[in-house]
Amino acid sequence: MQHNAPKQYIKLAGKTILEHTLTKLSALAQLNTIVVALNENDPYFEQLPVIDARIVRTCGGKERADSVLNSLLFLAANPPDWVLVHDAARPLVTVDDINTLINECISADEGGILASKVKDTIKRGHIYAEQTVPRDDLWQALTPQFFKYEDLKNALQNALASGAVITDEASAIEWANKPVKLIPGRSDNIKITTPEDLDLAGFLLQKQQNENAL
Ligand SMILES: Nc1ccn([C@@H]2O[C@H](COP(=O)(O)OP(=O)(O)OP(=O)(O)O)[C@@H](O)[C@H]2O)c(=O)n1
Ligand SMILES: C[C@](O)(CO)[C@H](O)COP(=O)(O)O
Repeated sequence: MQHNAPKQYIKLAGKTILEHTLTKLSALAQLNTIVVALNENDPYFEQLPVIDARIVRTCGGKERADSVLNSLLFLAANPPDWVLVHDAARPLVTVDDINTLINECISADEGGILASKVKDTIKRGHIYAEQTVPRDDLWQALTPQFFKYEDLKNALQNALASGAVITDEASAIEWANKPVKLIPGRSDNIKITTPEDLDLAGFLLQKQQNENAL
């Protein structure tokens, strides 16, 4: 992000990205605990205003999957039935989408993820386009991703131990041959990854705040 602080602490629409994301999660009354995986030397988090008494910090890991597994193990003494995993870098998620994900998965008794249908033509290649990938059944995986605690903990532990490349919770669940429901979600639930994402995210966050203030 070419920024002087980790991207989750970049301020947009008056708050850090992490505060925006935690504010969305704090609107979910059904969450018992909100675990934030942080770098063990993170000096920024303690300076943030308290958003919710349910928020606790734990140490993240080298990769995203390591952070998620650390967070699951943090809860092992009093495990929940279900766990919702969300990217700090996706502050634009709507509470409505999260509630739809939770309700659909609990009704079906199956885990699932928010996802948005691919809208562009997809090319496979490096310097030149080598293939146009049929996109009728292609989805972009978003977050949150929602699974039964034991299913996700076991799948992550086993998949990581086997050396599988795990970039989202669903890929560990798929590795374990368990179902992943695709729940259509808003395509503006973007992951802030590159500098050009900041202007769009800042505009959309301000728009959300203006609408919520009405
Ligand atoms: N070691 C890591 C890396 C990522 N994440 C989580 O995964 C989300 C999505 O990953 P990404 O945005 O790619 O995080 P980084 O890899 O740290 O960022 P970048 O790709 O911009 O370097 C992050 O917002 C963060 O919540 C994590 O918990 N632990
Ligand atoms: C979890 C995720 O946001 C789903 O698209 C994505 O896999 C995160 O990838 P990253 O490389 O950790 O940003």
